[in-house]
Amino acid sequence: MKEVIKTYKLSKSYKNCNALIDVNINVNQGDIYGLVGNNGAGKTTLLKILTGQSQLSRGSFELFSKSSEKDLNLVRKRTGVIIETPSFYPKLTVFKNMEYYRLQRGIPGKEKIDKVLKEVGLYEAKKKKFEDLSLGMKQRLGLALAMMNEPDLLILDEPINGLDPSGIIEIRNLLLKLNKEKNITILISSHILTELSNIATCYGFLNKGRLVEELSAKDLEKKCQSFLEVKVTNSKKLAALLEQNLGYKEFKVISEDVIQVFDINRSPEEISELAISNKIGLMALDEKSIDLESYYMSLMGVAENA
Ligand SMILES: Nc1ncnc2c1ncn2[C@@H]1O[C@H](COP(=O)(O)OP(=O)(O)OP(=O)(O)O)[C@@H](O)[C@H]1O
Repeated sequence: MKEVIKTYKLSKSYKNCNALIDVNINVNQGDIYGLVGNNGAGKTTLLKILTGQSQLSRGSFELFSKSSEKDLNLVRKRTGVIIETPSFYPKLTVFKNMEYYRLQRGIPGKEKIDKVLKEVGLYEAKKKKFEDLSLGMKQRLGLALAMMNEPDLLILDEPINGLDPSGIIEIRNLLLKLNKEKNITILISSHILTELSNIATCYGFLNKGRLVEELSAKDLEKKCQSFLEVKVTNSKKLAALLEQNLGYKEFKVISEDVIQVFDINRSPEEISELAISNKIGLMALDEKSIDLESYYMSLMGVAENA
């Protein structure tokens, strides 16, 4: 798998705060990587360093396996960025705004504008003034701008922020399309995990400048699924029996008296019979689950107390 972004103990200190502390993230080709963290967690700082808008204090990073300043400048040409909302001219049309930026950035080929407006679904609105667009359309115009240099990587800082539910769906679908059809790798930040949960293929959780967890969407889903929590007098003995007698594979011994069972085919009756017939005292058996937001809160809470 090709690595697109890799950071090594990336750190950034300002006068009065450490915005990033030893951050190691790994983004591979084709990923939609959700960078999630509360306000002030360090998301924008990280994205600004990757895009060359800010300098790191310690550590290093690679973009498309390149790390020298000269190479980074070259590979950044393959990157589309939205960090602060680009300032468009309210009285100019969608097309004219795009043309202004195309010329300013020295991108050849006027026909690129129509192409990219079609890709983000704004072609029909190309004669509309910017001030008459919905917020979702304005965000899509920002994306069109980021797409103008036909990037392999998009770096987007909170592009969903402030959108209404239908605007969120529009942007999500668009990002999914760009990722699937054009194989564009996407690094996208948000302070709301559930906003990314329908599109991200992997996540990095930032809290107070530290990466507290990096995991795939599949692993996050597993962590958030429902499970049976069994309280018994001897959890290790029950664990061995679950495996040998019932063929369960997905369980976790939490402590001397607690096991969590994740197997899809788990049966509370089967487990209680197994415990009783093997003289293991059964104290409790509860179906539990954790949703995405609770998982996120627990992750942030754990990190806060660390
Ligand atoms: N130019 C700066 N000078 C001093 N401190 C800064 C500067 N930029 C950011 N910070 C601090 O660095 C920390 C991380 O900020 P950053 O903007 O990266 O967080 P964020 O996760 O993007 O938050 P938000 O979601 O609010 O944008 C914060 O404590 C912030 O106050």
